[in-house]
Amino acid sequence: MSSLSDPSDPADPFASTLDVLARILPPHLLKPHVAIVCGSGLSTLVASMRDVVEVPYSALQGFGKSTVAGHKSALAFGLVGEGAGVPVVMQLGRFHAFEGHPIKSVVYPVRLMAKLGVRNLIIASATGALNPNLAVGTIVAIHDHLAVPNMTGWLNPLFGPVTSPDHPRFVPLSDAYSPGLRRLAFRAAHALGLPDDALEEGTYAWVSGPTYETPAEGRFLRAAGADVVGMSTVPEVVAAREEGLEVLVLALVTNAVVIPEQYRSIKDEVKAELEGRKIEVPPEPVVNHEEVLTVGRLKAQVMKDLVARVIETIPRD
Ligand SMILES: O=P(O)(O)O[C@H]1O[C@H](CO)[C@@H](O)[C@H]1O
Ligand SMILES: Nc1nc2[nH]cnc2c(=O)[nH]1
Repeated sequence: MSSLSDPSDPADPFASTLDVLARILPPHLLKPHVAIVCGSGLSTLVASMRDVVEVPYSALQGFGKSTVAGHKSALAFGLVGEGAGVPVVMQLGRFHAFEGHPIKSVVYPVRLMAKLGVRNLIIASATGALNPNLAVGTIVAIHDHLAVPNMTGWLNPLFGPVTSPDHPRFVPLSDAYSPGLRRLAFRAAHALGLPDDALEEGTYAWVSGPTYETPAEGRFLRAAGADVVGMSTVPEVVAAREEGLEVLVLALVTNAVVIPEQYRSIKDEVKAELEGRKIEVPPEPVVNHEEVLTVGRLKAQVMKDLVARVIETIPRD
């Protein structure tokens, strides 16, 4: 089987997928109230649920395979919290456009969650910090985004014909990040006794990846007002807003994007060498995905606690 998802096959993949889920899931898990998309290294969030039923993507039409390390190819359904609990669905592995998934497939799980009746979406993502005040390990409640590929007009998941009368042609994004859910996140951080700088606010820059930023790109994104950068999240947010969902993005800072004040000058180094002097140049750190996953593992508990607390406090009508 190809690892690429193709929601255009068959004609209505939603109907087929909903049918499969209705056959597999017990009734109390079939109508989740909240959905979570788990980013790189963050599928451990599944441990915040009980009564868990995992459904592999291979059983679901329209789902491909998550090919990035730290992502699992399964949906998990379960309950969060005491008593009857809140029914939740988690996407344990997300799809990124850089894996070769068409952008419509990247957002297909979010649309499916909306069809299941979900009204609130929490997205947990791994990001690099552009803002020097954001230390590794900080969680950032995203309040805005900057879709860099969109500036050249590609990769918007809403390109194409309007496919549902419920979908507006033009989707506003000035209110994409729910103030109500962000408020719950900050209240949850307080209730959990987290230090003040454990949860901050900021703007997410979406780049296509899979390359990490060059110093010039990092400087450009920072100058444009972004605090963190990642290769996901924004397509899912855009589709979720089209579906009318309330969205909370918790971006974990897994590394700092290296933006040197000054470039190392090889010209000066050679000159110095020729003059018998030596210029000491400390090595610049280089980000790698292993480091991203490690920080995800280290912060698993606090992410779990925060997400669970938010879920428990979302009002239910
Ligand atoms: O956005 P998530 O999936 O959390 O992962 C982030 O981490 C990976 C790079 O290390 C990229 O996929 C980037 O988007
Ligand atoms: N683009 C991008 N994505 C990330 N995901 C985790 N860290 C990074 C980063 O530094 N850059």
